[in-house]
Amino acid sequence: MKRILFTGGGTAGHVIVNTALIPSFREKGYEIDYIGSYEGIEKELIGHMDDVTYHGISTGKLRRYMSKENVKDPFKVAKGILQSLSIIKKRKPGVIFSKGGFVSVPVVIAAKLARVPVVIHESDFTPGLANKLSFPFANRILTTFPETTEHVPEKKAEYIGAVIRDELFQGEEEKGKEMTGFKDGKPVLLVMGGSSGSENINEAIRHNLEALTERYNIVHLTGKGHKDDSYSRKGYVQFEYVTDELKDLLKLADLVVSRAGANAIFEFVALKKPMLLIPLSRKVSRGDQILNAESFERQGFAHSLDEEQITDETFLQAVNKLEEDKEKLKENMNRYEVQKSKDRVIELLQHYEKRKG
Ligand SMILES: CC(=O)N[C@H]1[C@@H](OP(=O)(O)OP(=O)(O)OC[C@H]2O[C@@H](n3ccc(=O)[nH]c3=O)[C@H](O)[C@@H]2O)O[C@H](CO)[C@@H](O)[C@@H]1O
Repeated sequence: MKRILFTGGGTAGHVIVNTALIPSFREKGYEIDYIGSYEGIEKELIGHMDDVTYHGISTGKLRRYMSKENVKDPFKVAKGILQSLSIIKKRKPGVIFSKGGFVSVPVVIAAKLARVPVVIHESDFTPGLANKLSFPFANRILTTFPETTEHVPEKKAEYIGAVIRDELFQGEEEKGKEMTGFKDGKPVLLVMGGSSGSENINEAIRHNLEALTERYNIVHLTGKGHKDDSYSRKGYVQFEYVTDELKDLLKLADLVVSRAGANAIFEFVALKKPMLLIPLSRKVSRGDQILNAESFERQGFAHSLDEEQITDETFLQAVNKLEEDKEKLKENMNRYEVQKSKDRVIELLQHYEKRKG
């Protein structure tokens, strides 16, 4: 029996690529294991899959700031390594695929100790901390952006592009209409603040709801715990987080306002959705979304708006400018080819699996 183990978590960005690959390995008859945290979003997105054995492990958090918790973390990570080692020895995967996030670090270290080959995929422009810590233990490191290979050990690096779920291309507009009740033909604006929602984007939308709903119908993905029914009105529909329904909502959408998380923006470009990107600022992140947004703007796929520049006026102007320029942006996006990235990952995983032992 062929066996593969996936890991990755913390935010959906570190899980979604795994959900894009799992169906292919399922079809090929693999036994599939997943190592994630006890309670993270990965448990929610993967834990219910009947044919994937989910294993929760203890995880630390890679904080960049001082906290009392930092002292406990090495012990949690050490426990996570021992737990992962025991799972790997018991389940005997032929190869491991890691999508990053702090939960993946102990898994990748345990894989090295157990001599199981590891392939990592990095979605962002510059590698995240968890992946950077994992690089020495990996056999191959795949990147979404060509420029990222410069930040990765040369012999292990390969640019393959974004891995996108096939199902996203199968959306039905009618189902989107049924879910939202939007039937008056106004352009539909889909708002996504990353997988966890964005308070600043939520605020910008809600503060300008009256002006926006005059021109647009709005589907707002608010993030868990951020739906607020007091804003309910005609032309404004909120969901906290959608899974299978996302494809239909995207099919319905004419325009997108979004954070600039790496997975989301490549989905939008693959589906040719004109987008206004509001990247997460350097104050609360390493600034990677700013690089993502700049890269997309340079290629003519997106407009972007600096979070610190948001006022009611600049926000409304930016949304209306997006609507004005939508045909041009779509034309530019036609140049983008959805690469055969998924096939390449599968090919590589099978290659490393064969080299085992
Ligand atoms: C705050 C934070 O740390 N953000 C990072 C995180 O973003 P985040 O976890 O938000 O990840 P992305 O924006 O890359 O992807 C979000 C994914 O969630 C999906 N989705 C979203 C909402 C919803 O209701 N349903 C749904 O399925 C999107 O389709 C997409 O596939 O990981 C990304 C990839 O490493 C990074 O680029 C981001 O900087």
